[in-house]
Amino acid sequence: MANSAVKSVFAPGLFKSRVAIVTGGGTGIGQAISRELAHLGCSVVIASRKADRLAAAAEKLAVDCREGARVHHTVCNIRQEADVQRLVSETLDKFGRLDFLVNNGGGQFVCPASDMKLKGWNAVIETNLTGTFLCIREAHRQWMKRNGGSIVNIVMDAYKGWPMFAHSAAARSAVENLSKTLAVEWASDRIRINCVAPGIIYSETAVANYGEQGREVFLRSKARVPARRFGHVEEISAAVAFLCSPAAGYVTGQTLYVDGAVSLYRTQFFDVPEFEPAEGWYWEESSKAKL
Ligand SMILES: CCCCC/C=C/C(=O)SCCNC(=O)CCNC(=O)[C@H](O)C(C)(C)COP(=O)(O)OP(=O)(O)OC[C@H]1O[C@@H](n2cnc3c(N)ncnc32)[C@H](O)[C@@H]1OP(=O)(O)O
Ligand SMILES: NC(=O)C1=CN([C@@H]2O[C@H](COP(=O)(O)OP(=O)(O)OC[C@H]3O[C@@H](n4cnc5c(N)ncnc54)[C@H](OP(=O)(O)O)[C@@H]3O)[C@@H](O)[C@H]2O)C=CC1
Repeated sequence: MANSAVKSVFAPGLFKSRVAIVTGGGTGIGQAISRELAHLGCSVVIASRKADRLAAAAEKLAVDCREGARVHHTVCNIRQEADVQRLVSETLDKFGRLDFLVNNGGGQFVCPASDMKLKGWNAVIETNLTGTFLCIREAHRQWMKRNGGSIVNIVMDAYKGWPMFAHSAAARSAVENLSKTLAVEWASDRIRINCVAPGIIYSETAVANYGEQGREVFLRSKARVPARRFGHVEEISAAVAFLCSPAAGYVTGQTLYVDGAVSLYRTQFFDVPEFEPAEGWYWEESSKAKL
């Protein structure tokens, strides 16, 4: 077996005999999560729409497997209920259990809200909210209700909204709220559910998703990050490994921001254009702002 490049800070064998599903596990952040989990002994099922990318990633991932861990890849569009049902049943047939579900598959396109077509809105809501819900529900129905588990949802920093990403910001906030609900509703099933909100994380596929604007938009956003750099995919996978680990055994219903403090700083990647402000409400001319 060739040498794995993974350098996890977590103890070797931490996830020995454990099994994870990572949606979108063939690229970017999802691939890093899959590799770190496999390196820690976890058997991993990666699932997304594009078979070729998945197969290539699974081959690379096999090198990272440790202590009996195995890797499996399967095509799954998380927007399709039947696909998701099969993803979970196939995982159980193959590996006999399901300890971790990482809902990482997702994304969006840049678009002003008023230009957005219903089809585009629905595509993003169905991917990021409904797809995540279907994966969570199916993991619960088929395994976690009786056996417990840890669920991690990759969201984005949508607390203050995100102009040009109205669809995705709405969907991600809904996922955070869903996670809080289920942390309570399923606590007695011994299920923990948390979110990780990445800041601006560099990967080739993430940049490519925005076409010709991608490089420029990413570069422009760097100036708004207090840490003055992009995050690395490994910095997200480490957060996910922590949330799956026993060290996070009392952490549930939370969102962990891994973002170089961007969520505390210039959180809007959008400048309000110049315009003639409204008069506002006042009783007397003397109360009108003079400055
Ligand atoms: C900018 C700084 C960002 C920093 C933070 C980074 C955040 C990240 O999340 S990076 C990760 C990026 N990766 C992805 O987004 C990957 C997944 N994305 C997708 O698969 C698509 O973007 C998707 C969510 C729209 C789903 O794709 P799909 O189901 O294949 O949908 P279609 O391509 O067929 O499009 C359906 C519909 O959506 C509208 N639409 C799509 N692209 C655009 C666009 N660029 N502008 C405006 N509208 C768009 C459109 O209505 C499409 O239908 P048609 O009208 O029939 O084309
Ligand atoms: N990079 C960043 O700065 C940030 C990323 N995020 C989020 O992190 C996650 C990973 O993004 P990142 O790795 O950067 O970008 P990628 O574009 O590399 O990852 C997106 C992944 O989602 C999969 N995916 C998309 N739609 C579906 C679907 N319907 N069914 C199954 N899988 C799907 C894609 O695979 P396929 O095309 O094969 O289906 C792909 O593997 C995404 O949810 C993203 O929005 C959040 C904040 C910031």
